[in-house]
Amino acid sequence: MGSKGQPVRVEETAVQVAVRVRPLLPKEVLHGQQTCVHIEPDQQGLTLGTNRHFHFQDVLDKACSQETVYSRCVQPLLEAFFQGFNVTVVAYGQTGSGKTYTIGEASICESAVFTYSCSMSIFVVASISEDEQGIIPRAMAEIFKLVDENDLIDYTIRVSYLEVYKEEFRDLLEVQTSSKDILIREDDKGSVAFLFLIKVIRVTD
Ligand SMILES: Nc1ncnc2c1ncn2[C@@H]1O[C@H](COP(=O)(O)OP(=O)(O)OP(=O)(O)O)[C@@H](O)[C@H]1O
Repeated sequence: MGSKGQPVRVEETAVQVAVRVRPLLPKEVLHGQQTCVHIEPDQQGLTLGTNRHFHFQDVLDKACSQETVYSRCVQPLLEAFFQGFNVTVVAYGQTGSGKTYTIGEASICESAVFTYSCSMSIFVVASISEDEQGIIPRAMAEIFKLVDENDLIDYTIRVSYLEVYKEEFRDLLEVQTSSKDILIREDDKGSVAFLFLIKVIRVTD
């Protein structure tokens, strides 16, 4: 609520929170577990149990596809991103709640696995079906598409992919890098910088 008790309009808030409710997993159904959240018809309210009500900018139910999550929660941010604003998407939740599924990949789709043979070697490249792709592959594809469509501006794209797990770092673009070789420093502007984190750079011409 605003300072005078007025509701704050979504576009006025710097931080927006959306909740995604995942479906029960087969093993949960097998164990007779049941959904304990109820989503209000306006898709902004959620009731936990019978009497604990919460309000968010968006609530996505178990039937929402990866595409819907992306188009409702992330795609609108790309416009601001291309205007030079910083944009951050954070997935937060208890273990098994669906962060990895939502933000990154989803299950590996066997029909999308293909093989490429070259001389004596066979490389197997596993991919995920487009429908199942999470936020990162969708956002990356759209960013590169928008860059390609704009001939008037030169863009430089830098990408780093860092996992922090139990206080250990892993550079997911260069997994051989030891955790102790990845250093966190604060630069002279007060920004956090990771040293020795691989960046893939693409400059358009
Ligand atoms: N929306 C969804 N639809 C179908 N399955 C889902 C959905 N969200 C998550 N799952 C499944 O639920 C399981 C747990 O999800 P996931 O691994 O993404 O959780 P997590 O929050 O990343 O957990 P952790 O913090 O332990 O890494 C996985 O089997 C995943 O495929």
